[in-house]
This record gives sequence, C-alpha cells and structure tokens, in this order.
Amino acid sequence: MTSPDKIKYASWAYAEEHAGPDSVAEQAAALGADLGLEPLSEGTAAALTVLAAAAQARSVVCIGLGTGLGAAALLRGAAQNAVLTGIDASADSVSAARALLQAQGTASSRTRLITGKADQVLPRLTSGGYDMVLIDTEATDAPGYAEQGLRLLHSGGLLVVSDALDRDRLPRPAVREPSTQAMRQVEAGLKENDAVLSALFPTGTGLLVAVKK
Ligand SMILES: C[S@@+](CC[C@H](N)C(=O)[O-])C[C@H]1O[C@@H](n2cnc3c(N)ncnc32)[C@H](O)[C@@H]1O
Repeated sequence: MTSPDKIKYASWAYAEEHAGPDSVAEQAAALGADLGLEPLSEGTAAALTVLAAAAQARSVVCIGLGTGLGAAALLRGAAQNAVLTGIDASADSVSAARALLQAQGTASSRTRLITGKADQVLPRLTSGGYDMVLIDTEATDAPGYAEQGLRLLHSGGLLVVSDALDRDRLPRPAVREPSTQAMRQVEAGLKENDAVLSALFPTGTGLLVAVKK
C-alpha cells in the first residue's frame, strides 16, 4: 500500500511540474552548477510569476539574485514597465542574473542590479516605494531583511520569502540550526504582526507570502 507520506510527496512533485518545462529555469540550473548554487524550484518560479502578475507589480526588489531565476520569474509576471532592483553580494551572481535576464529577453532598462551587501543597500531604498520584495538570500539574514522589506512596501505590497521551511527543517522542533531558528523567527514575526496577512505554502522548499495591510 502507498503510504500517505508518499502520496503527499507525489502531490508536491506534481504541483512543482504544473508550469511545464522552461528554458530559463534550465539555463538557471546550468548557471547554478557553475556557481555552486541551487536555483529556486520551478514551482517557486511559477508562483513568483503569478504573484507578481496578481500584484501588477511595477517596482520590485529582489534581495539575493543567485542565478537570477527569482528576478526573471518576477519580471515575467510583473507589469510591462516594471523595474526590478536586484541586490547580491557576489559579482558572479550579478553577472549570472544579467545573463539570464538577457536570455529571457528582458530589456536592461527594466533592471537595476547592484553588487553589494543587502544590509548596506536596503537602507538606501525608499520606504513605501515598492510593490513586491523577494528575500532569497541566507536564512540567517532573513529576519532583518523581512523588517526592511516591510518598510519598503506600500500598503497592499507583497513580501515573499523563499526557502521558508529551511529545507523541511522548520516543522521539526528538535532542529535548532541557526538557519531554522531564523526562519522560525521570520514566520512568527509575520504571524504576530497585525499590519500584515501571511500564508506559508509548501511550494519548493517553502514560500512565505505576506501582504502589507
Ligand atoms: C541561496 S542563493 C540564492 C539562489 C537563488 N535561489 C537562485 O535561484 O539562484 C543566495 C544568494 O544570496 C547572496 N547573498 C548572500 N548574502 C548576501 C548579502 N548579505 N547581501 C546580498 N546578497 C547576499 C549570495 O551571493 C547568493 O547569490
């Protein structure tokens, strides 16, 4: 007999493949192999595209570019005149993201890619000036970036945190890794914050989505 765990996994895997094959995701996988980074899952990329479209996002911030898949997915769904501000501490990631966005056909005028540490760049961005903020960087930095992200959003704006289940460690109380504790802190902070509504989806390795009231 098939165990409920296997059925649940099969459902998750089926949902991940919902959007179908995508050449940009394939290129991100190749870039990730070069950079030693694991790109966002295809289900996560599809969810980001849908969220950006639903929000009719015109001003987006991507904290952590990695291979650039998150930025590419966001711009795919965002409004045609949308501008994405992408921040990454690694010049190699900024180059990879630029190449991926170019391969997707995104005009360079739609992106502002910044090589730098997010904790130094974010305070320079305008409060309430953005429709959507994606946090896709080290989990241990996520609590501070979530705070900054909420500051950047206007009312109705979306905050999205990738790998919010910290590779399935979040539901295991015995796991007290710094990354797991940090994601618990982000989740609890959003749940307790009366100024936001949040939901945690099992997409990819967990997608935490909050809308600022
Ligand atoms: C886990 S990777 C993200 C991979 C991404 N999910 C993708 O689709 O390729 C994290 C990224 O955050 C960047 N990063 C880590 N610490 C950072 C910081 N303090 N400021 C800006 N970027 C940072 C890393 O250089 C890396 O590109």
